[in-house]
This record gives sequence, structure tokens and C-alpha cells, in this order.
Amino acid sequence: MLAIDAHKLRRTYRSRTGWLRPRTTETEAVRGVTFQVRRGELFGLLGPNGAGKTTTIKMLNTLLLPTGGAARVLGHDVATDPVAVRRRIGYVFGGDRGLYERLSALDNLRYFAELYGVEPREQKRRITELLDLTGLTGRERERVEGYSRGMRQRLHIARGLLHRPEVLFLDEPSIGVDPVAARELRRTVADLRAGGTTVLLTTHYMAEADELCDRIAVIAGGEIRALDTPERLKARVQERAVTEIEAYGAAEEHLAGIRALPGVRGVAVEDRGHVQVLTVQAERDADLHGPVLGALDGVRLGRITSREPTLEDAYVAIVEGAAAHDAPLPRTGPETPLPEVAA
Ligand SMILES: Nc1ncnc2c1ncn2[C@@H]1O[C@H](COP(=O)(O)OP(=O)(O)OP(=O)(O)O)[C@@H](O)[C@H]1O
Repeated sequence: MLAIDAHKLRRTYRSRTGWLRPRTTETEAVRGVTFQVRRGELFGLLGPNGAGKTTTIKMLNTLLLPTGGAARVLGHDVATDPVAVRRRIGYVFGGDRGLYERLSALDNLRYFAELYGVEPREQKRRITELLDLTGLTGRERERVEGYSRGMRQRLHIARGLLHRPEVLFLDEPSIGVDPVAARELRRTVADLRAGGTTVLLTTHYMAEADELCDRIAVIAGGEIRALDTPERLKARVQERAVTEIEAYGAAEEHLAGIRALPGVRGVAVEDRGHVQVLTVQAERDADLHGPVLGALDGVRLGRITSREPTLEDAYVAIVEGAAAHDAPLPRTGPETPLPEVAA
């Protein structure tokens, strides 16, 4: 039996705006996604902000009703059999909510174990196991208010696992977590998978998805644009050459000029302080050095380097391909290693 089986899943949000002349606006957050997750698999949903990742997860964990399509989790329909689904899943979302600050980690886990109906005899053993899994053993008697973001996040995971769910939904677990803590978090997630739990992870950190996931669905604009193993996604861009150009003051028109060159397959921009780094993906055998520099005529340029494509380049290519050519350019900053693309 599959852990997750989503078929043409859809969700349209309707919201009313304006008070004088109220009107209803519709957002098609998820537009018919189909994918399957095998038991024991660590499956990644990767996409820019607003892609529809959280909405998809919320439909699968029964917090939101689909407006179209269907999904089964461990064989139970999410719309018609939500109680059975809930009993067998766990949900962990990024951020600070959901823990009692003034209580210790141990007391938080005891409280939630009680709430989730974990057998009293089982509680102590389970809590010890989970503190161990999440690397919190030794710190469990400290109040949560003194915990770092990474520790809180691992405590969230422990909480989500108290009732031994077979499928765990992890929504952006490493958001706002520093790189060292993020590495520990990834170790926890990898251990979870090694223990046989099916994990559906949403992230917009490419490296996280690359390191952890068995398969990745790239979602943009509410649709799945690619679904494959990290290796095969990377292979898609192996025949490409990537050039990074440092620029000062490149505008939309310059970038549009580069995009229009034959042989160019994608351009992303990252703002690093006062310098912009343009990443140009092109066909390997296209000699675009001159034309690209021509398109940047009048822009002050810094270092120009060529490198091998990475999974991040594959992701940029997929998301860029998904966005219409007149859509805003993807931009990344130091804290957000992936581009944000208008869905
Ligand atoms: N409750 C809501 N009402 C109206 N629109 C919504 C609601 N929740 C989300 N949306 C819209 O639906 C789209 C998808 O949002 P969703 O949160 O699923 O994306 P996401 O991929 O999880 O993005 P992020 O990484 O920013 O969390 C966005 O355009 C968002 O603005």
C-alpha cells in the first residue's frame, strides 16, 4: 500500500476583499497535482514561495479540504476518512508556535503524550527514545524559552512523533534555523527515515532536498513541474554550462536581453550586498561569452566564472521554465538560497 496517493488534487481559495464594493477573489493555490509516495520514502516537495507546498500538505493531513481531486494517506481518503488519517500521521511545521515556553522540553512532551493518548506505560520509553533521536537528551529539563530555534524545531519533531505516526509531514523544518542547527536537523530527519517512517518534506532549500530526499517533486504555480530523484533532476542540466557573472546595477532589460539569446536556458539573479550575481545557464556547446557581455553593455561587471551545473541550477531551470517569460525574474538573497518566482 502506498503511503500517499494524490490524484489531481486541487485547492482554490476564495477571499473577499474591499468593504465598499466587496468582491471575491480566487486563488488557485494547487491546480491538480498527482504524485505517489511509497512507504518508507523520504519525499520532497520543493518550490518557491507561494508555489502551493503548504496547501498541498494541509490537504494531505486533513487540515484543509480539497476543492477537487482526491488523496489517500495509508489507504484512507483524506476527505471522507480524516479521523483514520489523523491517527496515523504527524505534522510538524516550521516556526515557533505549538510549544509551552515556560515548561521544560520533558514536560512539553509529557503533556502532548497525554493529549495524544499515548499509553501511560509507554510514555516514558517513547519520550526517552525521542529525546535521543532529536539530540535533546541532557537538555530536556530546561525550559523551552531558553532553547535555540534549532532545538525548538527538533522538539517539534519529537512532539510530532509521540504517537508513532507512520507518515510524518514536515513543513519547512529548517526555516530560520542557522546552518549548524540545520545540519543537526537534517541528521534527525535522515535518522527518522532510517527508522522506517515515511516523510513528506517541504522546503525551499535545495541542498536540504538534495541531501535528504529519495525523490523530489518541484512545484511551481500550483503544479508539479518535475518529479524525479535528485540525481536524475541534476542529469537534466548536465549538458549545460553555467556562468556566474558579478554585476553592479543590471536591470530587468539587461537580463531580458540575455534570456533572449539563442542557447540561453535560464538566468537567475542573487543579490549579495551591493553586488548581483547573475547565473546564466546555456547549452554546453553554445559560445555565448561575447553575446552575454554584449547584452550587459553599460553595466559594470566583476568576476566571471564558469562552473559545473548543480541541483540548484536544475531547480532554477525547472522553475524558470514554469514561469512565463514575462514573469518577474527570480531573485535570491544570502538567506534564501533559492529564487522566488511569481507563481
Ligand atoms: N488562506 C488563504 N487564503 C487565500 N490565499 C491563500 C491562502 N493560503 C495560501 N494562499 C495563496 O495560495 C498560494 C499558495 O500558497 P502556499 O502557502 O500553499 O504556498 P507555499 O508553496 O507553501 O509557499 P511558502 O513557501 O511561501 O509557504 C499563494 O498564492 C498564497 O498566497
